Amino acid sequence: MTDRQPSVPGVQSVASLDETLPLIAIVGRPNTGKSTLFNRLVGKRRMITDPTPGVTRDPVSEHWMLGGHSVMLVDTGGVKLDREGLDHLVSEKSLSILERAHVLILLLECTTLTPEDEMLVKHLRPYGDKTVLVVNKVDDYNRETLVWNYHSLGYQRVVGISAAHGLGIGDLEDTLMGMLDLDERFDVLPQKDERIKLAVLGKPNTGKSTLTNLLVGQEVSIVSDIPGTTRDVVSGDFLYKGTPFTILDTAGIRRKSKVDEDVEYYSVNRAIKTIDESNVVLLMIDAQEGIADQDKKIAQLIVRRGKGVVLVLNKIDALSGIQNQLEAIKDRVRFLFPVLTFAPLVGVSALKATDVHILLDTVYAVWRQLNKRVDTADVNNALKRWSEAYQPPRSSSGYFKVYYGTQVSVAPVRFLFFVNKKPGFPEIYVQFLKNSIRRDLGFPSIPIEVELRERRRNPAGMASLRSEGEGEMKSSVPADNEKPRKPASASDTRKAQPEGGGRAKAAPKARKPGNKAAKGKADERRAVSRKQSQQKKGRMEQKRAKG
Ligand SMILES: Nc1nc2c(ncn2[C@@H]2O[C@H](COP(=O)(O)OP(=O)(O)OP(=O)(O)O)[C@@H](O)[C@H]2O)c(=O)[nH]1
Ligand SMILES: Nc1nc2c(ncn2[C@@H]2O[C@H](COP(=O)(O)OP(=O)(O)OP(=O)(O)O)[C@@H](O)[C@H]2O)c(=O)[nH]1
Repeated sequence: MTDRQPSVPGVQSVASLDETLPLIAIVGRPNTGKSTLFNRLVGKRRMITDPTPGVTRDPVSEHWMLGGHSVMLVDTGGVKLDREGLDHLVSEKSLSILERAHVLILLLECTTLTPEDEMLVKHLRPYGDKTVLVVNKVDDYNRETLVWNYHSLGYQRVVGISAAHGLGIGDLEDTLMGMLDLDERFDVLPQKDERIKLAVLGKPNTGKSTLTNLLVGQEVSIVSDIPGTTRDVVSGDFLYKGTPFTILDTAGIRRKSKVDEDVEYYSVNRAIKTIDESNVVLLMIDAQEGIADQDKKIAQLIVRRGKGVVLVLNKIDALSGIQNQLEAIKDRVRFLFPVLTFAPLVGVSALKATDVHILLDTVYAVWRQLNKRVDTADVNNALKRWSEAYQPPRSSSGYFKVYYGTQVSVAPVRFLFFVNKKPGFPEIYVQFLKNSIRRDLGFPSIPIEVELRERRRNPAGMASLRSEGEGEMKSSVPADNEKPRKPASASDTRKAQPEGGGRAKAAPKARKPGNKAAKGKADERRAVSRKQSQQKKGRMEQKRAKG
């Protein structure tokens, strides 16, 4: 347990989700074009609640994608000046926005600078560092020179635009991105109201509470020394590089007895619940103690549920020759827990906040993989390569075949493969598919689930897969009891059967009842061709007789 303040680069503590996005506020006296600029930026018309110029409006806000990053844009609307004094110039709501905004767009008109504007400029002086002065209504070249007059107001950033005609908007966006340091933020954020949920599991005293408190910036986790104490999972929120995280700490939940060292050290049910509520699990290991056998149980629970897992080797500050030890522990993990070979391992010191940002970058990368989708066409192109490189082993009843694959879910990442025979399908080949998916399709660090489904004669699922353009895969896979062969040639592909399975065989089609019309036509065609060849034969005989 520690009372140190957060000192992980990129980590911010948060009180509510509203605070998670960068906030840009447009401020200006009435009629400068705030609504026009707001609509231009967010790309839609919004309702103007009071069309009378100068009437105080409530602030309006919208999500806006700025250079691929989600930000919040606010038209303060409510900044109204009167001549009485500066203190009551701004409504309460607007004042709080001015305080909270990461960037202020102070909007003026290029043609007129009124005393009201000057008062506003003076009032916003304390926010100078986060303000960009935007001079609006620069509709043509002649008006561009007017912008220079505004440099005398002392702002470091001055941009001329025409909100009505969309001029200078690119320059404004570049300026805003620079001011917000957006390149330091993650590109893809969880959906609105969604967070990356981290569960921290591990033996007592590995430092789970220390890490949780470090990230959340306050003591949310209390270590209880009372034997037999079982507490609920505690949680806290924080932001890392602009992305909201929730951390669930299971500290102390499995300490049934401090006296008995052998007692099972976690409540499996509680652990399962916490794992289920999370996207990524941190499995904490005390670097001085190494891995405990029981970590294996929890690892299996995590993998079985398709969650991301990062192994955290804590207390590296207490190690000497860290790198060597990290490598030794990695080797040991791979040896003892083959189920976790894909899981990243990060060494940190929760106490000293060392390399915790690397841990969070790793968590984010794992989360991205958990939410990644691969096109069915890409799966099947890869499957073609894999089956060329390594065919499923033969069994007594013939060769196993994999026809098609498709990704059926994210988080957990699950793939479905259609095979000719499911019973006895070699586990080693399923493992091969999992490893190949990880290696070639961009999921190097997460568990992959593979489901096999036996192909029926005309399964609806197959039809829909084929309609997505995967018809080619079928010709690369050998038919039942057929020897493995080279990849299909173009002519093989043309011969492919509609069933989508093995190579086309010229097997006669079973005649179906109700096919009489087709049969009649075929008979007719045969009769015509017989007649034609008889006529030809006759003509030949006549020629010969003449000759
Ligand atoms: N010529 C020109 N007119 C503009 C431009 N941008 C806005 N306007 C006009 O300026 C007037 C005021 O625009 P609004 O966007 O309603 O201004 P506002 O600051 O939201 O005004 P309030 O709602 O009173 O606070 C409208 O008639 C707009 O058409 C511009 O770039 N060029
Ligand atoms: N040297 C060192 N000590 C640490 C580090 N992290 C935690 N500790 C110490 O390890 C002890 C246990 O830390 P906690 O955070 O309470 O561990 P926990 O896993 O939450 O423990 P339980 O609540 O019992 O499950 C405390 O004395 C911490 O100060 C670290 O990075 N380095």
